[in-house]
Amino acid sequence: MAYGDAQLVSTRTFSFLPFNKAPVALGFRQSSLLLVNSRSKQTRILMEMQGNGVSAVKVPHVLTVAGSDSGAGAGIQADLKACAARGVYCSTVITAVTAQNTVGVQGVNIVPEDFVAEQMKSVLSDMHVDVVKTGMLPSIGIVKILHQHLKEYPVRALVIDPVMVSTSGDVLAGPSIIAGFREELLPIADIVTPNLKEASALLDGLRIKTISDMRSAAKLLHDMGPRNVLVKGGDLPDSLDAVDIFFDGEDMYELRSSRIKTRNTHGTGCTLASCIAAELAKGSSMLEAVKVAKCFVETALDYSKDILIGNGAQGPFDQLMRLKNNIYNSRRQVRFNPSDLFLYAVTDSGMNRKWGHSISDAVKAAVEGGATIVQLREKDIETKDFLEVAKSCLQICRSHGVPLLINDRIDVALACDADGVHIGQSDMPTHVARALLGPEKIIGVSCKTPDHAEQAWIAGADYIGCGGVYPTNTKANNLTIGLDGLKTVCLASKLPVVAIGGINASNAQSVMQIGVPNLKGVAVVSAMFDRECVFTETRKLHTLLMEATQAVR
Ligand SMILES: Nc1ncnc2c1ncn2[C@@H]1O[C@H](COP(=O)(O)OP(=O)(O)OP(=O)(O)O)[C@@H](O)[C@H]1O
Ligand SMILES: Cc1ncc(CO)c(N)n1
Ligand SMILES: [Mg+2]
Repeated sequence: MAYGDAQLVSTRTFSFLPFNKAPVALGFRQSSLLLVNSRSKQTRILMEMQGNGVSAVKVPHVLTVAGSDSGAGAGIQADLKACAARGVYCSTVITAVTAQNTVGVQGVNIVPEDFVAEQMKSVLSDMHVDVVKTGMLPSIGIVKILHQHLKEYPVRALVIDPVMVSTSGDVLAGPSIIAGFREELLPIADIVTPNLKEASALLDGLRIKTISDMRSAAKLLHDMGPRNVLVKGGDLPDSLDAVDIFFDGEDMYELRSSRIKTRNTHGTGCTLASCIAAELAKGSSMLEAVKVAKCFVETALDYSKDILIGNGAQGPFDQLMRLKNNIYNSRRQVRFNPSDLFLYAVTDSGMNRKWGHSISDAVKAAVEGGATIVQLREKDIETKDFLEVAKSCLQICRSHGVPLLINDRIDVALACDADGVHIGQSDMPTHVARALLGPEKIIGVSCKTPDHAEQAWIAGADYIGCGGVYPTNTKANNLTIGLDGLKTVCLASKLPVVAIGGINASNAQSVMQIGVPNLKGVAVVSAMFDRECVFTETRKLHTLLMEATQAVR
């Protein structure tokens, strides 16, 4: 059978093909009637989609057959998060519901076998599953049901994580399950991923204490039929590295990563197996999938090493690596509010250096003094340092509910999850910036003419910065457009406008008093940052703007 051929696989000829030899489209079912039905339904759906101008995208799909962990660190919950993190769809057959937390397992409720079967049928008869991954299989009956369904609905690969005992020491599947693994599942598995205790249980209590023991165990497990074996060494005593042994029947690999010092390792095994399944579903070879999965676990553990969830000995970790963003996300805006343009602070590292201010101290003073939005404009700073500065400014701004924009550097804005960017006419084109940043980020564009303003609006900007209104020394050879130029652009612009260029305490009021409704505020560089006390100057500007706008109203 050639790789990529769509074939009808009959129950008679059914066997688990080696992963790298399996046809891509094994989703066709064994009865020709079913084949025709599912083909014609698919064809109808495809035609409908095409009629709507949409082309179909096939997504890689892992089915996990596992138990629920109420604490959501391991089991089904870990599998869903791991697959989501790896960009793979994950459907779920729940075999047991556990009452579980960071202390241990308080209770287990096994799902009735016929209902496990019903879930399997629901998924496999309808959806194209690439890879099945198993976790907690609490009864021999459930193992048998799984085996039958895999016969009826072949998939490209089977990943068996032989979950028996949680790291907390709680039993998740009794000893009778060992026969199920040996007789039903290992012979058809593409990979089996026991931890030390599970490997020992599958091998009649073999002592596994060293890397050399792990190698012997991998060989013996391979003799039981799986194509590949990964003996996980998370629980290896006295090991500075996290060492796993991978054996494909020919070569033995010692996979090492640094051991992350953390209590948050609950669910590493489930995550690893799901990630292997996800990579296989995307088309990786087995060795590649295992390496990627191990590296993913290490990265996620490192990211999560200091998060605190629960009071027990073993906490969950963050497979999606997003939870700590909340530090920045607190009070972040969902959508752009034009009134935030009122007093717009634009940083300048030269000025901060001159006055001995760090960028973040200057930003803090500006925000506390009344700046309503901040733009980091750092032209002479290393990218790595810029990112660090942006992160600390973001924390300051978020704690005051003030948006933070990055000048020009879309990459930096994305890396620190800033609120948006401000771009000039010769920076990244606005529509490209929008595509990169998505619909929610704020994009401002510098404009001098009504035509620029029109283009910015078409390309998806949120506001325009218009100037230079007055001559300035922060931009060389900058054309000054004056209050008349500003008014012309404001009248033509469909977007809110912030005026910029040489604006200070002596002229800010006259700018605001040109009396055009979409002029929402002024942007200031020198009058805020080329000063000894940024807080006092910002406060002064804020008061002046308040007076001017009240006078206009
Ligand atoms: N502290 C750590 N630092 C880095 N990698 C780790 C750490 N602990 C475990 N791992 C890795 O995580 C993966 C899972 O291994 P482990 O032996 O913990 O599985 P497990 O006991 O089945 O997990 P679970 O906690 O879900 O029961 C392995 O690749 C292992 O090397
Ligand atoms: C439900 C469930 N599956 C697997 C494990 C193994 O980590 C666990 N603790 N809980
Ligand atoms: Mg473990």
